[in-house]
Amino acid sequence: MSPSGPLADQKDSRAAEPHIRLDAVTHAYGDVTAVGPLSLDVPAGEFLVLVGASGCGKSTLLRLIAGFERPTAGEIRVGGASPEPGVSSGVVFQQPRLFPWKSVGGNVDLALEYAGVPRSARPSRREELLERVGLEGMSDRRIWEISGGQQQRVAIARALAAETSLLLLDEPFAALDALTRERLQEDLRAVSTQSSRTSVFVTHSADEAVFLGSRIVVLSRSPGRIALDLTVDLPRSGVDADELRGSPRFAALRARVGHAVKEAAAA
Ligand SMILES: Nc1ncnc2c1ncn2[C@@H]1O[C@H](COP(=O)(O)OP(=O)(O)OP(=O)(O)O)[C@@H](O)[C@H]1O
Repeated sequence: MSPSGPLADQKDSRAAEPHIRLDAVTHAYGDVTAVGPLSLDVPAGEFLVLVGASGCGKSTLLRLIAGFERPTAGEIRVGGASPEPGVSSGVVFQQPRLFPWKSVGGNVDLALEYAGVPRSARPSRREELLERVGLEGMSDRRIWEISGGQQQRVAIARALAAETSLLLLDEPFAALDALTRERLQEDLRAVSTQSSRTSVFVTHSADEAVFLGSRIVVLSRSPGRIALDLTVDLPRSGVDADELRGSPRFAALRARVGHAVKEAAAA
């Protein structure tokens, strides 16, 4: 028998709630308003990319969604509740922020331990995660023995280890060379397509936004507000990455986003 009355209404409203809901959110640092007012719903499973010029409030918005900061005004809900750092999302920063005295595997193990994965289940889960980010067989390597790109892969594996349904990434590939960056973009796109996770990714790059996003939000100059909200209608699986990047549709979207970023920065 299916529930009826108030219980059914409650269930329906929960099912209808997006994974992330920003309701008239503003954030100020003292006298400086960095973001808002801004309202945005992000449905579960979406790969949202936030793009905008330097200082428009992208990182602030991500920190608000992570729960590192509380909005000055308005409300943020993640999974129907106030965001809790380390609980409602996994976060990847521009710098990998690994524990240098631990091995690659040790870094992932720590995240698994923190996520409450039993000790006996950790080795197989660790190997699975390292394989997913292209680091199979590297568990025993020390952090200083691997490249910057590989360190960022470890950071992504750690964030995935948390098993949260939301992944937040703040310019994670910005410090990497172009080739490594493209490879990591391709791997992240594949990982996100295979899972049902919701992702929010911050970048300056229109190219990166179009390649990764299923939706792109361009922010205006500080205080950041929505200047463009675009659904990306490119295939997310069964397509060669180079072919995708070389397609006329990709070029058109990149030009549109690039133009919107420039306009928003000048407005
Ligand atoms: N801790 C802070 N204290 C005071 N002002 C801050 C703080 N963090 C950010 N700001 C200001 O808030 C505004 C938005 O900054 P934020 O870092 O969110 O932008 P961003 O778009 O991520 O920039 P970038 O692309 O350069 O990283 C800027 O004017 C910045 O100077």
